[in-house]
Amino acid sequence: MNLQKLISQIPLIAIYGNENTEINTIQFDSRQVREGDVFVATQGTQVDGHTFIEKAIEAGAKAIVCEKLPENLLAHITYLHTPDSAEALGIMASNFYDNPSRKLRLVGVTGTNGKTTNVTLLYKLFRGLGYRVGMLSTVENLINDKVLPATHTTPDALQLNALLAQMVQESSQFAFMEASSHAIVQRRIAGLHYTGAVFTNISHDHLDFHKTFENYIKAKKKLFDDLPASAFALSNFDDKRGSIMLQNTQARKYSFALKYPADFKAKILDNTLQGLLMDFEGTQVWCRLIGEFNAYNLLSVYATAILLGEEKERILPVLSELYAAKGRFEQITDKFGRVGIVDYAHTPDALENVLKTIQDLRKPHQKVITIVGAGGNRDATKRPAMAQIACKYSDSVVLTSDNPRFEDPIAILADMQKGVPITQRKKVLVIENRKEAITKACEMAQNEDIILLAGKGHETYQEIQGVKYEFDDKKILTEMMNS
Ligand SMILES: CC(=O)N[C@H]1[C@@H](OP(=O)(O)OP(=O)(O)OC[C@H]2O[C@@H](n3ccc(=O)[nH]c3=O)[C@H](O)[C@@H]2O)O[C@H](CO)[C@@H](O)[C@@H]1O[C@H](C)C(=O)N[C@@H](C)C(=O)N[C@H](CCC(=O)O)C(=O)O
Ligand SMILES: Nc1ncnc2c1ncn2[C@@H]1O[C@H](COP(=O)(O)OP(=O)(O)OP(=O)(O)O)[C@@H](O)[C@H]1O
Ligand SMILES: N[C@H](CCC[C@H](N)C(=O)O)C(=O)O
Ligand SMILES: [Mg+2]
Repeated sequence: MNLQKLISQIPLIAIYGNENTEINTIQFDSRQVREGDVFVATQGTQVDGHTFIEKAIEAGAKAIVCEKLPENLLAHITYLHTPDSAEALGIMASNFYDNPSRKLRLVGVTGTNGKTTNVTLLYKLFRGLGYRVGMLSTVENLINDKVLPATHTTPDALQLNALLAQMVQESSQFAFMEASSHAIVQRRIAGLHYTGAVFTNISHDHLDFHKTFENYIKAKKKLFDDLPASAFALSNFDDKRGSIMLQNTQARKYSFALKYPADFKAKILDNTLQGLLMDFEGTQVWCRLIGEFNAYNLLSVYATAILLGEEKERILPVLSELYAAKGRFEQITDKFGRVGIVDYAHTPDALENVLKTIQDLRKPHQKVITIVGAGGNRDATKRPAMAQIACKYSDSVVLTSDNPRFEDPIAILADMQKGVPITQRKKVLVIENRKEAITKACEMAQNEDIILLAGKGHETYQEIQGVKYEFDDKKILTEMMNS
């Protein structure tokens, strides 16, 4: 591809060397560079990509995109000096794949919780309505029912645009993607053309990366700030920060809410462990998802479909048939009538929502046993908060490991225990090994009791010291409940 075409629209300070040259492909990792590539040096969280410019040239890079120019510029190399390499990378990735997001109706969903649920429901809804559709999510990427594995909630700019290009090639009309706050800040999504964006909610998470809650809010807001005037911006107005998201956008602004006034409203008529009976603007619909938090997800999905031009009469029958995404409030029952629930609640807010739902919907004699951990090398402030919430809404709690990564699992558990009120200590067990923790909870559970296994949802591994060991919460809980 011609370099001049590739760099169209990127922020530039200056160009040194020949920009009218053919390049092979784009790389942001020097270890992947081959003859004729352009290497984009970005400031990372671990290392500064600029320190690998020389290595990239040795490996054959003929052009370099960077924020800091090397001292000695080589005559046969083209240097593109940019104020923002990550932004440049996103735009170049989009150009490289011929701007696939412009050939799709692309909707981005952001928020602390509910992104995967929203994009999964949107994907299934639009498939059910007869369209060809793509989806990018934490659980998996899908193109017209073909499953492609996902490594991130939002892939890096090159993979992201390659996937969108594949969707275009396979004649998809719609694409629904999660926009994580990391991806927004790291500009993985720069250069994308959105038809619409959705805000689900915001609560404490990822402060290891964003440092302050204000920065985290700003990260989510940037998705809306950057929308074109042709797009729609849909926000949850029951969330305290819902209106902030829409403050500076040029897009058409819409709100949804169950409680406050909003453009799209719905009511919960009945809330049970089998599903929700909801009223969408005068029409009653039975839905298979559980809990008030899912009523929000169903409402935002409904509103998004309307904003994409679908009719209520076509949307609601399909919506009513949909199940939750993998590992989101998945229920298992055994011969004793005990209920196991596997859920991906890995933030204090999500855990509180799920446990409140269980408390509201359980029968008085059903005890609640919660098994929960907190991830290593992730926001440590959520650890005591999650333990405290688990205690508040459960009869017994088993604290255990959830992807300790490079941290000491015992130290993570000690952080969690700091959140256990003295008066509640008696109901808490600490069992580091997750399988043993599940076994113990199953031993404790009496007839019809409820076991909530939180935090890992669809994940099929336990990540310890950089190694992902096979571990499937649903499989193990099912085995233990039936043994
Ligand atoms: C913290 C974070 O987001 N890290 C992501 C980031 O890596 P980084 O900034 O740490 O990279 P780095 O190691 O410092 O390297 C900087 C640059 O030098 C380059 N390099 C490095 C070494 C070398 O020899 N040569 C070289 O050129 C690297 O390729 C990189 O371009 O950019 C990488 C490439 O895109 C990502 O793979 C990586 O995701 C890591 C693995 C990760 O775990 N990310 C999580 C936290 C994440 O992104 N999660 C969100 C979801 C969060 C949510 O729940 O909302 C997601 O979207 O998945
Ligand atoms: N609208 C919501 N409000 C609050 N909590 C929710 C909502 N939807 C889902 N949850 C809770 O959050 C958990 C994660 O849901 P989901 O996977 O849809 O979120 P996510 O935003 O994609 O998470 P991630 O940031 O890890 O990608 C669920 O298992 C449930 O406990
Ligand atoms: N996308 C989230 C997922 C967390 C899931 C939980 N199981 C953990 O490992 O902390 C993250 O990467 O922070
Ligand atoms: Mg997700």
